[in-house]
Amino acid sequence: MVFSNGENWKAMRRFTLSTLRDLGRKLIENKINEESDYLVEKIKSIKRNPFDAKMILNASVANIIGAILFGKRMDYEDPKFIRLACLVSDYVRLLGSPMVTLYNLFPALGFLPGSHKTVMKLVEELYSFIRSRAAENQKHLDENDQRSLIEAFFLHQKQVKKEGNCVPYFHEKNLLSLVKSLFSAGMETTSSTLRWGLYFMIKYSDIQEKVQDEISRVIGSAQPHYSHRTEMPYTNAVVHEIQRFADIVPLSLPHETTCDVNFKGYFIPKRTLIIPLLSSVLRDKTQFDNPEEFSPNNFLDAEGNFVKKEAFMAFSAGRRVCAGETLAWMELFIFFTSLLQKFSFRPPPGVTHIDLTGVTGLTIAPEQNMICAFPRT
Ligand code: HEM
Repeated sequence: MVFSNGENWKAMRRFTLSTLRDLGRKLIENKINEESDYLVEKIKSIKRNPFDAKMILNASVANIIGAILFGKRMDYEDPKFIRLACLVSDYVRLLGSPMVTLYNLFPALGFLPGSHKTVMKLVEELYSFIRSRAAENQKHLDENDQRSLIEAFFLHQKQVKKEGNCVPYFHEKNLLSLVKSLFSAGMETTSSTLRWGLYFMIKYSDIQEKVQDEISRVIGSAQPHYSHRTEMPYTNAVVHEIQRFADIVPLSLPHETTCDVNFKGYFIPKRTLIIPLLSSVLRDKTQFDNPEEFSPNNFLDAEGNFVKKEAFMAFSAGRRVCAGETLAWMELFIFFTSLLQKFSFRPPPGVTHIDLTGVTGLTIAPEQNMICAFPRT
């Protein structure tokens, strides 16, 4: 869906949004809660030793989108799952590489060596994983108990055929491409944002403490729920600020005008490539008091109430706005509050500096840092 357009894009987007709606917010929230328990246990088992949060967070987030797509979570230690998370992460990183960009602009250069060839190999491996999962889902297809997006796809296919119509968009090629798009768009973005969040909390330990105070006051030791955010203006502001400041998709995705456009005195012909600069709004000094600083006050008024900002466009805007925005918000809020409820995050002993350099791919992920998690009593 991510790189398609026209009627094919419409059919796949409509299907995705309605399937996510049918699975239900409550069920998805339960999966996130269940996964955050696994995540907490995994971090506890590291026993205050330094660790790299990348693989662990990738696995937790991959398990949410994986459960939605395939119907079940996978074990963190399962070698197939570890390979899947690594290959999606490499795929998203390489999609933003100069050679892949060059190849997309000039496909005739495809014969040259470079990362575009690696991307194609990764896609083939991902497709073969999806094919084997789809075959399992097809074996257990039950009209009355639809447990995953893949099953919903097959049931839709069956229904349309039964009605005697042809199925122009619900074929294997689209299934593979849709599942690949959702898995990669759904894993790397949310996992990198959470990692940025932990690093910012380590760097700004006073902000970490304020979030923990609010968690203790509002949630105590109970299970965090997405609905808690309305009573937690400070934490809500911090989660927004993490996204604004990390700015993980600064160029959004490329768009194209479908007709001639006159915009603010400029003529833009039909079929012009448009690259929306989300950074330009996320760092706009007319919209945020401290755009160049990490400051939750960018989303708080003088009384400490949460303030929604129109310029907050981390998920882009318009008809192609992120299709996973609601899911991402639930994941970010629940994982973040669950982690800070149970742990205080600090740099390893003797380390004073946390590297906040971004690594450029299709998204901006943080540089890898070792961190320590101390259980809160
Ligand atoms: C912090 C997390 C996330 C951020 C910051 C983010 C951001 C974005 C952005 C900027 C776009 C481009 C929109 C455009 O073209 O104008 C996008 C598209 C998309 N995102 Fe997300 N995303 C996140 C999480 C997710 C998740 C969890 C999913 C999983 C379902 C997802 C699925 C998609 C899809 C399918 C598209 C393409 C939509 C279309 O072209 O119609 N995203 N996202």
